[in-house]
Amino acid sequence: MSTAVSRGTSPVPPAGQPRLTVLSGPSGVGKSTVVAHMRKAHPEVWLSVSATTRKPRPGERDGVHYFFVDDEEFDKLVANGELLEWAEFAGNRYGTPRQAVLDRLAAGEPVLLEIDLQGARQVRTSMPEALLVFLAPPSWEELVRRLTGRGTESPEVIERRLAAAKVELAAESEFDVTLVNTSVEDVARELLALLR
Ligand SMILES: Nc1ncnc2c1ncn2[C@@H]1O[C@H](COP(=O)(O)OP(=O)(O)OP(=O)(O)O)[C@@H](O)[C@H]1O
Ligand SMILES: Nc1nc2c(ncn2[C@@H]2O[C@H](COP(=O)(O)O)[C@@H](O)[C@H]2O)c(=O)[nH]1
Repeated sequence: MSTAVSRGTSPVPPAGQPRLTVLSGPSGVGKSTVVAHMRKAHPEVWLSVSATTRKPRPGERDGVHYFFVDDEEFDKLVANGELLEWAEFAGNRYGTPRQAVLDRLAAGEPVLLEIDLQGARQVRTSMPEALLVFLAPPSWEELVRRLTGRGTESPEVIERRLAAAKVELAAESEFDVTLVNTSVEDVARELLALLR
């Protein structure tokens, strides 16, 4: 059964231009899990690798999960206009390298960004043809369970992320489509259909 809710007419890229899709949603809702599941079956789907000042979690690799940079390097990326969008989230900075995205789109390939609400709003302004997809949890309790159960953040950081989650959940109506992450398989299939 479909979990998708569409709002109005979704933006359409100019003729011949591939689609830029933004996936957002509260921390712990399952964005990375859904995208990883989709890319396992469809490795051709290109996901932008963000730069971040956050420290790597166990198993995260530089250049694969993120480009891990220090504050000074991030400042330079911002000053040189190398980021398509960037935001501070729960005490760290995150940004999308601009050139790689533009190169992919110029090559006629769809682009997927997995970014927070602030970044999604910036993309909406700079690239209004982008499709904004919101990944929602089945319930608040389940979101807390997932974020806590992941076991990657301290209780203090979890509190910060949950505070941000309240703001993000309140902004759901700004997105073109909502997918409720009850089933990773269902959402991955629906997201793939939206990308194409
Ligand atoms: N549909 C689902 N049912 C149950 N658990 C799920 C589901 N989707 C994801 N999870 C679990 O929820 C936890 C958080 O998922 P994930 O790390 O993908 O979230 P995220 O939205 O990418 O978070 P962040 O924004 O903090 O990076 C993980 O432990 C993952 O296994
Ligand atoms: N605005 C941006 N947000 C980003 C980017 N890359 C990731 N994110 C979002 O940050 C939070 C936290 O991520 P985590 O890996 O520390 O759990 C999450 O909502 C990501 O989607 C980015 O380039 N720009």
